[in-house]
Amino acid sequence: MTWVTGAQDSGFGVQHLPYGVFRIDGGEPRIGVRIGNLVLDLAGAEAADLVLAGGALCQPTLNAFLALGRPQWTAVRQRITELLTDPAHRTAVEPLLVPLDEVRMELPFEVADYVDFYSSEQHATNVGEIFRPGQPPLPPNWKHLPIGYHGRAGTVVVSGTPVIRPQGQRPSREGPVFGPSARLDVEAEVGFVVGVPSPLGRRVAAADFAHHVFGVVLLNDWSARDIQAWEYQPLGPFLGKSFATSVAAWVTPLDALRHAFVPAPEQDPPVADYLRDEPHLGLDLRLTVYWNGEPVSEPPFAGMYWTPAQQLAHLTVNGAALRTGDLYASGTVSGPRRDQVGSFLELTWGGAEPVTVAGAERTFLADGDTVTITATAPGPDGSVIALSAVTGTVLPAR
Ligand SMILES: O=C(O)/C=C/C(=O)CC(=O)CC(=O)O
Ligand SMILES: [Ca+2]
Ligand SMILES: [Mg+2]
Repeated sequence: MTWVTGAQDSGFGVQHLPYGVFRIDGGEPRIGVRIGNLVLDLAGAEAADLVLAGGALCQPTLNAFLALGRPQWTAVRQRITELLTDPAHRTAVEPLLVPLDEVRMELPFEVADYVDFYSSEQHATNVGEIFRPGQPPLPPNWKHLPIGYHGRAGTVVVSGTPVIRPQGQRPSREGPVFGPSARLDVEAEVGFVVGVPSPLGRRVAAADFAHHVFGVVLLNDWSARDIQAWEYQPLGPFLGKSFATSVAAWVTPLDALRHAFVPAPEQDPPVADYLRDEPHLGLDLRLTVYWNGEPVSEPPFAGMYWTPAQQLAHLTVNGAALRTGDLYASGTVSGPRRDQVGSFLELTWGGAEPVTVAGAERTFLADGDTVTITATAPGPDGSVIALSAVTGTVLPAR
């Protein structure tokens, strides 16, 4: 139990303790940990020797801390827990707590490489039916490997950053036309943040997932469906997705999600040896997608066909190195029901079946629309962890 008033049942109690980077009044970026609606200034705490991380907490991003590895991640987390639960530390720690509404959040880590997977069977099936009618919805490789593509690390932005409607080529009956995307969409996903790197030429086993991966962020892979549909064959997503990818400001450590691991769906046909993970576990994260404040969908992450450990093993099976700050996303999270899909492409079935949002009939995103993705996860002793939300508002094309 923390001595911080109001924190315990907020989803941001001591069971959670996500890390982020904040600024006060345009000052230097500082690493902090969230407790309730407060930020514990970890740069201040390390400077005061209240927590020891070899200076890694006095950096402008989380990268140096991410590189330390699991024993240090766990030690720092234990120390922060002690500081926030033992009343003996209250006098020293209280001056380092800053109200959330007095800070501006920054991108928490410098993104090295960014990969996006395609691991929800329901999503892949839906998109296959919408984009490629008359063909088998799942490609023949889908159940043999977690399909993915390399995205654009430099356009990953922190939650709250406005998203400018992209321009590009889109198809029409008279041939391609250039202009603002008319089918701007979202993809509700979960991102995995790599801390410990791996050398070039050596693959990472699925069993080493928790050695390399520090934690998770909610992620929105904004997608211009018209640009995507015209450009993607045969090399995959390119400009239809590279204009912006939003991530939550607070990274939830895997250590906070120990109670959220659940058996993942059984895989048939059996997977290649390097993709076998035992135990085969997914995460029981329950997402909610809000469109202009209205909940429109509740995607269940536990149903993802490929697990994050399998994705990591696949990502490196060719000897590709991992770098601190690598980010890989799950792929759009969609469940079997229409009110469980992670994109508006699916929610409105390619725009053919509009939905009513705040009294208006809608298909894709209009300028001024805001989309927010939240999630909860089971914590210890019946507690609930609230993953930090990822939100963004669409601005008109420039
Ligand atoms: O089926 C397709 O052609 C493309 C699907 C996607 O939009 C790719 C993607 O971002 C993967 C995902 O989020 O699941
Ligand atoms: Ca995606
Ligand atoms: Mg994107």
